[in-house]
Amino acid sequence: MQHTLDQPLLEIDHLTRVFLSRQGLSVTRLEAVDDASLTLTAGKPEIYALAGESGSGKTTLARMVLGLERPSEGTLNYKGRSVGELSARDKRTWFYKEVQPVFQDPFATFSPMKRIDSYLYETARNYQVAKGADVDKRIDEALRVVGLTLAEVRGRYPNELSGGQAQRVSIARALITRPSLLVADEPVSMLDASLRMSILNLFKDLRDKEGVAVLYITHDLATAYYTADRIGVMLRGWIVETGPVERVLGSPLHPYTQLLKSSVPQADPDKAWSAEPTLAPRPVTFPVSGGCKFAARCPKVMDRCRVEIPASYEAEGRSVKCFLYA
Ligand SMILES: Nc1ncnc2c1ncn2[C@@H]1O[C@H](COP(=O)(O)OP(=O)(O)OP(=O)(O)O)[C@@H](O)[C@H]1O
Repeated sequence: MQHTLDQPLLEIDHLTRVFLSRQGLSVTRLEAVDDASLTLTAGKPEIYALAGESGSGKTTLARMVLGLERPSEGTLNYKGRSVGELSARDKRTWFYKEVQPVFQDPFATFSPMKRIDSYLYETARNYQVAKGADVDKRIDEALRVVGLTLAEVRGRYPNELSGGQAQRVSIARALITRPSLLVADEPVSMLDASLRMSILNLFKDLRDKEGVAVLYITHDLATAYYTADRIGVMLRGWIVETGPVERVLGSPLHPYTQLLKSSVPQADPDKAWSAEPTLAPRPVTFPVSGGCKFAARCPKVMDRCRVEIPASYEAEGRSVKCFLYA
């Protein structure tokens, strides 16, 4: 495919996804993702964490990146091509090899009635990654990247594996096509705290040794801090603050990120594991106004915040959607 290194791997520009729901005679409009922008460069693979409370739009954004949901507005390009406009054939022969999902619960991904290696063979067959004996070789290679082998996994059923092993197999399945981008939606939230680190370290290895970029979707700031190079903090569809994770979580600028950080014991994974840190509880009410979505809860709210939508401003090495930095 025509792709040059100076072209971004993933380019999301003012992306919006609207859901309309009918209640009686009225139709309500929900911007699950609202004017969100982020870019992953092609030259240097990175782990980008998309963090936010439940309902903030993380999964909807991930589903659009995976081509499973169509954007309502804005641009979503992968290696310079609009994902929404790819033909079914282009998706099958190119896009789905390049961009692979990793799901939250490996035991929900794999049927208990099917041998777990059958999923690996199915992926190898669907994407025609190899022929004959090379199929086993390719599957074994992918399993070795995650610390397993085909000999260990062959013939086994999901319930014969631990949660950590099952998630490794699910990551190996994603690697069979040699993707450039993994979209991992809460990939460690079902695992015991002790296993989380090993899977998160695996993502770092994939970035460093295999050149795979990862879009890491999480509600957990401590694992985002531990794993990611950059982070985007989502609030009701907006990305309110984005930049290097040490800056954004080390010294947050957006009042919402500041609130989130204060609700986490400390953004130090070694100390925070037992505390199971999560983001602040979902607000009970969140009045909709024409202005900033955080205005009703913001301790630094100004008059204009209630009527105008802030742009994203560059400040201290990150981008912040807040008038304080205009
Ligand atoms: N198909 C749909 N139809 C209508 N509304 C939807 C649909 N999918 C998502 N939503 C709504 O969009 C908003 C964002 O949902 P989304 O699942 O993207 O959030 P999230 O941050 O991933 O949350 P969670 O962590 O709970 O999965 C929610 O209010 C959700 O109810």
